[in-house]
Amino acid sequence: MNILVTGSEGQLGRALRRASAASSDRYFFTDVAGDDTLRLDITDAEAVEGFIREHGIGVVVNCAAYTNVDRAEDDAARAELLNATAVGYLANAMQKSGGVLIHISTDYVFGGDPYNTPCREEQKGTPTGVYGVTKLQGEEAVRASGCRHLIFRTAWLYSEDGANFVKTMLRLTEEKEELKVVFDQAGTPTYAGDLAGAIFGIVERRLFEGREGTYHYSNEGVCSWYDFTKAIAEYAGHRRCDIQPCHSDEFPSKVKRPSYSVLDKTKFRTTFGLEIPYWRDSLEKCIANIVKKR
Ligand SMILES: NC(=O)C1=CN([C@@H]2O[C@H](COP(=O)(O)OP(=O)(O)OC[C@H]3O[C@@H](n4cnc5c(N)ncnc54)[C@H](OP(=O)(O)O)[C@@H]3O)[C@@H](O)[C@H]2O)C=CC1
Ligand SMILES: Cc1cn([C@H]2C[C@H](O)[C@@H](COP(=O)(O)OP(=O)(O)O[C@H]3O[C@@H](C)C(=O)[C@@H](O)[C@H]3O)O2)c(=O)[nH]c1=O
Repeated sequence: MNILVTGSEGQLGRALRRASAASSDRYFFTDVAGDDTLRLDITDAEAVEGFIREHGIGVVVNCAAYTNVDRAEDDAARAELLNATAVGYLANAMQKSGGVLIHISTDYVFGGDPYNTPCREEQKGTPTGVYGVTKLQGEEAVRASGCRHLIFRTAWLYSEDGANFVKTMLRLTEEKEELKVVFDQAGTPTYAGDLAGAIFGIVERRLFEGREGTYHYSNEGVCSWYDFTKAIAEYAGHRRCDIQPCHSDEFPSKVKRPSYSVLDKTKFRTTFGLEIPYWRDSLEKCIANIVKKR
């Protein structure tokens, strides 16, 4: 089968490259830039439809997105184009071809309501900012198209590649003597390698057949960004930095982030029967890889 990965230069796209290296399926890795990467701009509806038709694509994994949460507040049109309108282009093209669209969404579709139990798939979306709003619109475009699809909502993604919270905190806890990190926003960090492994397994074993719908996938466990930072410093051996918990209003930003966006993964576990690693175990593995590369 021919498989198209969009946004393949990003964290999840790169992790999928590694996970699928030995597959007997044919993968096409695309993005708007990058060496060893085919060019495909998902905001170009004709190009998207042409690529899917010409290459006989059976599955699309959409890893392309506008992921800068703060910048999206001042760049709403671009965020909407990439996270919603272009997702509709992919979905309509797959509806025409009869293939399957695997689309990635986020825990930030939640957060506007005060709750403290893990979010279920069917729970109403209550996004608090442009990024979350446009990601929710993207999900709706997929469902409205009538294409065969799986939507995976994930959270707090990090990896060895690109810019992410783990890389930022590795640098800050090394450079700074003191750091304040919010403790009133809880969620679950997710190693992109684990999510890529899960998606690859589902594609490789055709587990998507008869299992369309929306699923939550993050690593196991719950923490705040403060706890996450403490664990990052611990695994990196950065003992000098004094990491203190703070409230969100002490770390001002353009957008209010969810205070509780833990994802309930029961549906994923029971449907696919795949193991999900604990967040601390995956974090330790990722930091060891980053340190090895230096
Ligand atoms: N990062 C996170 O913490 C989380 C991410 N997610 C979701 O997971 C998915 C993957 O995220 P992640 O890997 O971190 O994202 P990244 O931002 O790392 O990667 C996205 C990729 O898409 C590319 N891209 C931008 N515009 C286009 C376009 N017009 N056509 C094709 N590709 C384009 C980007 O290029 P460039 O860099 O040049 O813009 C980048 O290479 C996204 O759907 C995201 O919303 C969900 C929860 C958490
Ligand atoms: C750097 C830093 C951040 N923070 C806070 C700010 C924020 O509330 C929290 C996380 O910071 P970030 O800006 O890295 O996280 P953010 O970009 O909001 O991360 C989100 O990205 C999108 C793409 C998603 O889909 C989400 O699941 C989530 O991963 O940590 C501190 O408290 N102290 C610090 O020194």
